[in-house]
Amino acid sequence: MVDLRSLSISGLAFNSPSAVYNSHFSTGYKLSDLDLGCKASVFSHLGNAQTVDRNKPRCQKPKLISNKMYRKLCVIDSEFNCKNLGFSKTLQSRNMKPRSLGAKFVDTGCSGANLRTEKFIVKSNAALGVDETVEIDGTAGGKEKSLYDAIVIGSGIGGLVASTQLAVKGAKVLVLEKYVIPGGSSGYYQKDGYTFDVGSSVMFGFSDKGNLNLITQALSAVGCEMQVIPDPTTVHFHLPTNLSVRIHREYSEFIAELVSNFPHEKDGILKFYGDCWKIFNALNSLELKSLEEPIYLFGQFFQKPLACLTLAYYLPQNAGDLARKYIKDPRLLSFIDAECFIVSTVNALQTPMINAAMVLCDRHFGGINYPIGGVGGIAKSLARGLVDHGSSIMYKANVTKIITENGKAVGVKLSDGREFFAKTIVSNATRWDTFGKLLKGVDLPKEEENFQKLYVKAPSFLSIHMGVKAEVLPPDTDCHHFVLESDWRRLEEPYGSIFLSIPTVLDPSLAPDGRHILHIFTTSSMEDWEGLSREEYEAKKALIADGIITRLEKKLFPGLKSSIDFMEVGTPKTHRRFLARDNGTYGPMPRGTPKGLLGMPFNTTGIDGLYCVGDSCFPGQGVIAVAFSGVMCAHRVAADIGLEKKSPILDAALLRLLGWLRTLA
Ligand SMILES: NC(=O)c1ccc[n+]([C@@H]2O[C@H](COP(=O)([O-])OP(=O)(O)OC[C@H]3O[C@@H](n4cnc5c(N)ncnc54)[C@H](O)[C@@H]3O)[C@@H](O)[C@H]2O)c1
Ligand SMILES: CC(C)=CCC/C(C)=C/C=C/C(C)=C/C=C/C(C)=C/C=C/C=C(C)/C=C/C=C(C)/C=C/C=C(\C)CCC=C(C)C
Repeated sequence: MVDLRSLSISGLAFNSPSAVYNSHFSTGYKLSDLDLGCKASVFSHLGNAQTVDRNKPRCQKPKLISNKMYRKLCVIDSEFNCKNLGFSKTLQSRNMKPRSLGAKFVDTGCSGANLRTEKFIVKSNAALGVDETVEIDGTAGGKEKSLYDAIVIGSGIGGLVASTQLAVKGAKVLVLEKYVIPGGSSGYYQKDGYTFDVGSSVMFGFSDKGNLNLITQALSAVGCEMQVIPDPTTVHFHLPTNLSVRIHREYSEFIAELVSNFPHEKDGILKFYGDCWKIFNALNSLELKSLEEPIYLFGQFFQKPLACLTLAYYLPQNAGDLARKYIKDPRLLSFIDAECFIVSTVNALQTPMINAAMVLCDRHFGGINYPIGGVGGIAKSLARGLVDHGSSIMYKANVTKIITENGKAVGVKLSDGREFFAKTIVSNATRWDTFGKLLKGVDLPKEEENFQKLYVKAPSFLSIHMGVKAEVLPPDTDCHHFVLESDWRRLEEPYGSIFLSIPTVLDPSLAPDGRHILHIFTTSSMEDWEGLSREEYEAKKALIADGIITRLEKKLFPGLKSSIDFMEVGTPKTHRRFLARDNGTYGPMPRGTPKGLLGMPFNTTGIDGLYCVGDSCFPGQGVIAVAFSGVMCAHRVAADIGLEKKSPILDAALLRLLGWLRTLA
């Protein structure tokens, strides 16, 4: 085994997602897992895919399947052998798996103007179905003036939504992804028969109702729909003084449970969550597009003045202040802190009210729904949809530089030297990575300085991906848990609170027979992991993981340790490396008390032609939040390249106004 941690990660490429996470999580890097040659792979492409049967259904109609119905389907699948919790593995996909990813592509060439491709090898290599990889045997190099309408750096959900929305509007887009599959934090990896979600398994915005189901809408824009399983309980909170609250899908059930714990605060509870609904209903009544595009924004104010004024009123407010207006009980206020913490990594006083309202209501309105086959399927479907709409995505394509000419972003350079050019560049890397690493020799624009004054990098995570014997879970175990046993003050401390997802409670196909997945995570900072020898690093991982598992064993699952079948531990270093996020950060968090969302930058930047998308843009962290930033970004870019209506005079006025508003934050 060679320790490669000292090597620069720039240009590293991996053979499969299973090799990847695994290689870092458990034993350090294996030489065999790395492809230092750094060829690019293209998930292709451009409408000349001869073997694709376009009539073949790729995805199922989105369907909310009840657990009861799901079990029934399990039974009628002969490969099912329901045990333990009534579920079993594989679900060999006949009934349930999204069928969107099966067709093979053979490209005869690549019409992406700047790719010189001598030879394509069709390669079927990925277990979950990103199996249409076409490798470029690339002597492609050199500098060619292309002409993509947009190059998108990174295929996180933010980047994928921006690129697919642009493709649907008729733009030719090239997505460049450093890793071997799409999705970033919303990707997956597979090991020993388990399919793990890299990040959260709680999907907001993924229902079939209203205007805020942005994930569903993003998929359907490119002709994709996924089957989902409704989660009856968004989160089960296990809090100090044995406060146990389950967030039932049914709003009235949740309120009843909360009121039963705090009967003296019934009125305050109804008022606080009532304000959340006012905001949610206002949001839900709008067509969501770029708030930086004046024709749309003024149009919405004209059509829905009340909704827009409601949102404008709450925009600079934080959830904690509103909670304190209605609620006095410190324990209940701490509960609201925990409610906010799980979506913003900060307490309620620092959580923008609009964001809190969005998640505190969507879980009851559309409900939380889990995509069958795992969260990774969302990104794969979007990537497929992108390709189906004539654009391209290239993996193992590590952008190391954004090229500027006369102060305008015009292209990008990869770690292997190749350069690609486009009318616009969209970065799905964090703003810290974009301005700190990719824009070389360019002064930090004033707007970015302001952003960095207002927002710091949130800590990263320590994550434990585990496979356990199913018997260790009591019957009716919920899918998601949040555990803070004894001291509210530890809520925001590193390793203080524990997040736990057990997606196999909803979708048993993610684990082998008789097994469940436990994905445990807790905040952890990079500083904790630096300067360690390899042995020290491994020992520290084992020690901290053991402490966390012991806590879960005591609080929730006696016998947990002896039931472990598989375990890998990831640290902030893992997140930095595989998600390409500075310090492995979870996203931005306010340095002090923010003025709600007022200080959050949108998608345009101080560099002409350069846009940002993802969680360091309005409205911040969260898969649905970055999906919204993708929708906004695509709209603004489309207007700037002439695919949507635009008024240069109004643009200048609005952008100045928004810039000024941000200075008030
Ligand atoms: N960080 C986590 O652990 C985590 C976990 C679960 C969910 N999430 C959610 O996902 C959100 C993030 O989504 P997002 O869309 O902003 O981004 P993301 O971080 O998920 O994805 C960014 C993608 O860009 C790629 N990339 C970055 N720099 C690159 C470069 N120089 N060249 C090529 N590719 C590059 C990365 O490999 C990654 O695939 C978070 O806010 C969070 O809510 C995060
Ligand atoms: C233009 C101006 C200045 C004013 C005009 C007024 C106006 C029209 C304003 C409009 C505002 C709009 C449209 C705002 C829209 C905001 C949206 C859509 C916000 C969405 C926010 C979504 C968030 C914050 C989602 C967060 C989800 C997260 C982070 C989920 C994480 C989950 C976990 C980590 C899982 C927890 C897991 C366990 C196991 C417990």
